[in-house]
Amino acid sequence: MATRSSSRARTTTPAPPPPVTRATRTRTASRAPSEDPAPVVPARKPSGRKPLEKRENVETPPPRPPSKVKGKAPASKTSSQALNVESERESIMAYLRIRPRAGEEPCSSPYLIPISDTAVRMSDPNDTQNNRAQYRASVAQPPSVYSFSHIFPPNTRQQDFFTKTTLPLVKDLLQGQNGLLFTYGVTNSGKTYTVQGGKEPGTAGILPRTLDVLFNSIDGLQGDGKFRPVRLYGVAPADPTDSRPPQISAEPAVAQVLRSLDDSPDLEFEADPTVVPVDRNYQYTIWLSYVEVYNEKVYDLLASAKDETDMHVDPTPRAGNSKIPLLTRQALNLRPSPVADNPDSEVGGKYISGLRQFRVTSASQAKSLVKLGQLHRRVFGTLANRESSRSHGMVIIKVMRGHRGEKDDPTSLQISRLTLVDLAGSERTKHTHTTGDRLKEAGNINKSLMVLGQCMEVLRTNQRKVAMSLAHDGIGALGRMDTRDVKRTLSVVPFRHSKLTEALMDYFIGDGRVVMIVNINPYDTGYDENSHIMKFAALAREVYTTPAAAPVQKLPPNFGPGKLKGNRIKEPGPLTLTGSDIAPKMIYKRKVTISMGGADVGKKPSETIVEVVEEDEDKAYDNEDGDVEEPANPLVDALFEEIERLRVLLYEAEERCAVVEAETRDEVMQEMEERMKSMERMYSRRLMSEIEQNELKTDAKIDMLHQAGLFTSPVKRSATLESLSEEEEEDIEMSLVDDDMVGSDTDGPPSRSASPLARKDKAKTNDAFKSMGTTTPVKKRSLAPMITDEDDEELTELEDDESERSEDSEEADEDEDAEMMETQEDSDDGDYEDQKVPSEDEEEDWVPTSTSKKRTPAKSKATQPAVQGQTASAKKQPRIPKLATELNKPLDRTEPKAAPQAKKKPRSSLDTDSEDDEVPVAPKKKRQLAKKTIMTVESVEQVTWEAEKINGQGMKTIRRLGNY
Ligand SMILES: Nc1ncnc2c1ncn2[C@@H]1O[C@H](COP(=O)(O)OP(=O)(O)OP(=O)(O)O)[C@@H](O)[C@H]1O
Repeated sequence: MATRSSSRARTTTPAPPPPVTRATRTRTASRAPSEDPAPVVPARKPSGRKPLEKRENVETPPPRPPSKVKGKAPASKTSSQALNVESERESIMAYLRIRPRAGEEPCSSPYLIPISDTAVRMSDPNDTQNNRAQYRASVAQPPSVYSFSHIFPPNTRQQDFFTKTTLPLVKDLLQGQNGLLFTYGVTNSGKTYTVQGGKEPGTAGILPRTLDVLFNSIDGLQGDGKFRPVRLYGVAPADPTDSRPPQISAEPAVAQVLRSLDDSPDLEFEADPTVVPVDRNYQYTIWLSYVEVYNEKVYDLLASAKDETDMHVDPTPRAGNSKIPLLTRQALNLRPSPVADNPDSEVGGKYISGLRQFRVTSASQAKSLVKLGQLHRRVFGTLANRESSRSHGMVIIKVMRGHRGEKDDPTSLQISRLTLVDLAGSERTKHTHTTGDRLKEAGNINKSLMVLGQCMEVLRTNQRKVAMSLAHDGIGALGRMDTRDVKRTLSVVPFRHSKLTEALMDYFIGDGRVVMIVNINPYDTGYDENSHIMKFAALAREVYTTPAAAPVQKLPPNFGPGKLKGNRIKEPGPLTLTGSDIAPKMIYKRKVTISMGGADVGKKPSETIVEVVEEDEDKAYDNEDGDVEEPANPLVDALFEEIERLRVLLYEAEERCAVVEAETRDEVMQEMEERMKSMERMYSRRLMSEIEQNELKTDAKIDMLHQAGLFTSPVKRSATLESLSEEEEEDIEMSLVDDDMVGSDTDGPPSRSASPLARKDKAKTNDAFKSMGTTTPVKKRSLAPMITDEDDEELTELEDDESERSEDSEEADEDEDAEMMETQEDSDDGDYEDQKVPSEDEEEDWVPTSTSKKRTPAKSKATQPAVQGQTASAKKQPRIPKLATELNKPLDRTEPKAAPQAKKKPRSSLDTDSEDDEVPVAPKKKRQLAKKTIMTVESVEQVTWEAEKINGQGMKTIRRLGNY
């Protein structure tokens, strides 16, 4: 089936026939009505016969509609002929019939609205404003506009519909031209109503009206029936049984069933009175056949149903109640039409071999035959549930006409055909959850409809290629292509892929006019199916057929004893195996429950069960039409069968895949939605917990600041806060993190803590800091990052390195050290003097920051073993007491104001140490220490210093320093 996008893509090809896209279809819509109603009279083949009567009664042929193919002037005779053929082509007529609303339809408003006589707008009923909000904009389909040859609104009368759509075909038929009309639509869209009609008076469909018009028109011109039509175009001597209408059934049981099924009203009184003018120089005979294509098999609906209940040799084992009538029927073969029947045609169609056809002499006789065919269709199950036809019904009407002056000459006869097809509705397997036999039926219906669409698409593509080649009129690469070359590029139209298309192929590739009726129920729930059908109609309107007269017999038929024989002689070759030699004939058996009576027909409702046996086609070459065919190659046939089987499997698999895909998409969407929701919940929980943690931290921070006395009074607080830089605030936050880390360290395995202080007992530290009158966390935070395990390791390494250094390098290092110290002191901005000197109680815990760091490597530099041992023991022992001891030594701290002198103080202090220990300061150690966040520590020490000052501790220290 062509998609809209594919048809759009194709329309870019500069083919001579104007490409019909959806947009152009809408534009051309207004022109269509003027083109459609005028019937086209086929080109008559010249006849040398003299007219017996004046032709006044013959309808004046209307002017041929303007050519839809605009070719250039022919360059040669061949191309001129080709262009003439091209110019006689016309597109398939597509009519839309909208069904009126019945009470049961769920939709309140139709999703299809006619916007003119030829255009209709279709919008998805699911695509409401509400839905649009739910889904992405790209998913929402815009309303589609489709155009048709004509659109019939719901209130159209059957008579008007017939006159506009079918009457031109009836006229063609009587003038020797073939025609095909088929109805296409989903189940319950009104196809059967259109073809057969309703039960109320005046609602007869196009089939009974066609029969009425035919017999009205040939009244007094009926032939004597010496000859009968065979195959597509052949002629054979008549058989006495041809004009003997079939009995309803020879078997009483079956006849009873069939008669009780006959609940259709007698519509004789409402015969269509239309008469079309015909050429009265001819005499006419009318023949009728009725076929159904069910489950990819062709069955004759006018072959009498045989009851094999009492047969001695029952071909099929009977189970259960043997009194159930057993009906059998056999599928018919489709065979290629012999070339001799239509030698002028390059392409031959296929005919249904063994199909019975009856000569009908009146409309009522023809209607009763149709009724019998309907009964057979019901009794064999394809109309058993009365709700839906599950087979394609084809009524074939043949008109054989011969010149009255040469009525005994079979070579003067011309046979034209009109086939009216009531296609089965496309079943919605997904919606109805069909299984078993119903699923198979639905699959076959959909398959044949799909193949019909594929054939249309390939035909359109091929026709465009041919038209393009004809449009080129030049030399060389751009010149006109040779016809043979063009033919080689054409694709094979897949008529063989379905029995339906195989039976109808000659209408598409031969001469004839095709009319398509699209039935639609705009209140139906199957929007998707209906939109597919609309696309199919759009595609069909781009396919061209060639209306021309059916051939007149030219060669005298080869009459055999009682039967017409073809021009070929049967020559069985070495490989002439019959089909049954390759594969045994298949027999299908099923039970059918037939409902009869009911309130609508005024009879008591009842049910009958029949057993139906369907046999495969007989592969024998000879048939009752007297046709002798070339022996088929059984291997080729078997391969084709296999291809068909695989194709059906593929189709079923694709259908299943489509269903699975749709379901998977739904599931994935739901899962995604759930995941998104759970993620949303998780993130909101996480956000809330983070907010809570932040609040707790803030509270803790405030508590600590309270403990530190920073919030004791507004004055103090402001003074303290002013002194806190932004960086310091960050440090305070970091201290909280450090707190956590220190706390967690205590739970872990014994290892070196992050700082010397961290190894200390927390309580003890707190006590010490409390006694210092400052905040524990501030001290911890300020000290913890200063000396870490890494520092220790580095220091140890450096000690080893330094011990190996030469005297010269020591001097150089000293200089460098001094420089570094100065730099450091400068960067400290004289805060070194502000370092708090611990009280005596605090001495043990107090670790001066930069001083302690500087002093440790100084010790390691001691050249005397005693000093080395001391350094080693210092590494093992907690460093703090030692450092605190050293801190107890008088520091030259006076006032913070004495910044210039204070710059030298660390040096002097170190000098003092170095004097004691005689160890120079390791420059690398200092460099390493300089990398640490001394600024932060110093700043916090400054805060501490200020806090002490505020708390009076500073005064105490100052006093003590004053004593020194
Ligand atoms: N134009 C119409 N006017 C009045 N009633 C209609 C019309 N078209 C269809 N109906 C009614 O709608 C119902 C279904 O129509 P119909 O049986 O023709 O559908 P269908 O397409 O042939 O279905 P299926 O494919 O299943 O055979 C019938 O009762 C028929 O009488």
